[in-house]
Amino acid sequence: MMDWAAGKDDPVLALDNISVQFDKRCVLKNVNIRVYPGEFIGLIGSNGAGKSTLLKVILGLLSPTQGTVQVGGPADGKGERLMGYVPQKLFLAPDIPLRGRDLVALGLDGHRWGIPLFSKERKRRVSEILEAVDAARYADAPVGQLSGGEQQRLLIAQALLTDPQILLLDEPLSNLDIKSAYEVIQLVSRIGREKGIAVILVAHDMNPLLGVMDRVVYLADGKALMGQIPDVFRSDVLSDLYGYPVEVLNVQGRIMVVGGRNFENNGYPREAICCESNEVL
Ligand SMILES: Nc1ncnc2c1ncn2[C@@H]1O[C@H](COP(=O)(O)OP(=O)(O)OP(=O)(O)O)[C@@H](O)[C@H]1O
Repeated sequence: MMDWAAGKDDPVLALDNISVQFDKRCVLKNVNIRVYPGEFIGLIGSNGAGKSTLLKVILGLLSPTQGTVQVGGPADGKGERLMGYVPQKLFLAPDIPLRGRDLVALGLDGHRWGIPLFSKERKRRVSEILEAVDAARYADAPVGQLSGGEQQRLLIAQALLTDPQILLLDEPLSNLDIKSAYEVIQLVSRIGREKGIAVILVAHDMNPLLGVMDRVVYLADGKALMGQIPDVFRSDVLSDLYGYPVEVLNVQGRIMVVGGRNFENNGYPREAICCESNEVL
């Protein structure tokens, strides 16, 4: 794991005082996050904690009610081109006339209509990235007939095609079995470190990420805590974040947060005033 605290590098992503309010409800409250090149960040939180909302803000798809987002350093205003995004789910009909390599190539010009044109250079880049994610052997199969894990690798390849500085993955493990989830985590971690790409991976359960995460961003009730795992996953720290007692248990190497939901409000985060700031540990 990298020594992020030593961080000589400038952050590739800086979120300052981000708040998001829908109607009267504050979903994110004064969130501050710095992400450095090559870091692996787990973005963890229960249902409705605000993970997708935070991703949308980072991607520039949602304007925060307050705060600023800076991607790629102060002088580099290229925004979304510096980010690769792997969506939560891919719904593909089994008979869709798209091969694995066509899906990957959409990463280059998916914003244009139609199947991408294949120049020599494009073909080379697509083949190279297919090798990097170990998906070359099924690159010519119809994507709709591939397994969830195989489709996930193709989506990761697609997101990596433009050499992003940041790779954002929205719950990439939710539809995978344990072995496929492990392989996807190892793959993303290896590529992130080799290429110096900062990875932000959204998950409900951080246990599969314990061996690879440099830092965690833990969201609860719209507030965020960012730090290394032993600093964040402490009963006193998380009780403070939730505003009521929760226990952090270590059960045979798995970390569990018990009692960290507000069930009195149907499981939704409590309403709160956008005035609290998150702590970067
Ligand atoms: N456009 C919107 N208008 C109103 N409320 C919204 C909107 N988008 C999200 N919300 C609410 O904000 C809260 C956070 O939603 P978000 O999707 O970010 O949570 P999440 O942590 O990604 O949840 P999950 O793990 O279930 O996907 C939810 O209560 C959701 O209903």
